Amino acid sequence: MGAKLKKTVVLVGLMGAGKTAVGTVLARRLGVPFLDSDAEIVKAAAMTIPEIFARDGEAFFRAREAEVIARLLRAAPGVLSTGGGAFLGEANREAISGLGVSVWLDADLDLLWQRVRHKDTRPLLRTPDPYGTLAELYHARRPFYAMADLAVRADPRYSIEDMAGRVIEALKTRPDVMEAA
Ligand SMILES: Nc1ncnc2c1ncn2[C@@H]1O[C@H](COP(=O)(O)OP(=O)(O)OP(=O)(O)O)[C@@H](O)[C@H]1O
Ligand SMILES: O=C(O)C1=C[C@@H](O)[C@@H](O)[C@H](O)C1
Ligand SMILES: [Mg+2]
Repeated sequence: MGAKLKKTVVLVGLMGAGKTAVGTVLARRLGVPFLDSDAEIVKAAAMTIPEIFARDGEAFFRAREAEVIARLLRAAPGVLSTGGGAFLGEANREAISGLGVSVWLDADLDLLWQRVRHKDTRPLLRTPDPYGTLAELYHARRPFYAMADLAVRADPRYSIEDMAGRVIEALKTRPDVMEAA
C-alpha cells in the first residue's frame, strides 16, 4: 500500500519544467487522478492554446485558467499540473495554498530552452527572439514560483521518473499532505 495523499499536489513552474510529463507519472505512482489545467481549457474550448490566445486574448485564457484551477482543487486529492503562468495570479496562489500543496519544478533557463525550442505550441514564445523572451519570463517569474510550498530542482540528468520520485520525497516531509502508509 502506498502513502495516502490528503491534498492535491499542484505542480508549478515555467514552460518546459516538466509539469505535464512529471505530473502524469506522479499521479500514476500515487494512484490518484491526473489533471492538467491547460488540457482542461483546451478540451472545454475545443481549440488549441494558440487558437484561444489568437481569438479571445490572453486575459480570456487567464480567466478560464482561474476557473479550471478552482474547480479542480475542489475535487478529490490528485495531481494538478498548471500552465506556466498560473502561479502568477494571486487568486490562483491563494486557492492553491488553501486547498492544495504547491511544488515548483525548478529548472535552469538552458534546460527549459532545450525542452521548448522545438515546439510551436506556446503562444507567449511566438516572438522574433523566443530565447530572449523565455529568459525574460524566467527572471520575472522566479520570485512567484519561489512562493511555492516545496521546490524540486530539475537537473538534465534526472528522468521524468526520477523527478516524480523526488517530488514524492519532498511530499513526505509534509505530514499534512501525505499520510504515511
Ligand atoms: N525529466 C525530464 N527528462 C526528459 N525530458 C523531459 C523531462 N521533463 C520533461 N521532459 C520533456 O520536456 C518537454 C516539456 O515538458 P512538459 O510539457 O511536461 O512541460 P510543462 O512544464 O508542462 O510546460 P507547459 O507550461 O508549457 O505546459 C516534453 O517533451 C517532456 O517530455
Ligand atoms: O507560461 C505561460 O504563461 C503559459 C504556459 C503554458 O502552459 C500555457 O498555459 C500557455 O501557453 C501560457
Ligand atoms: Mg504542461
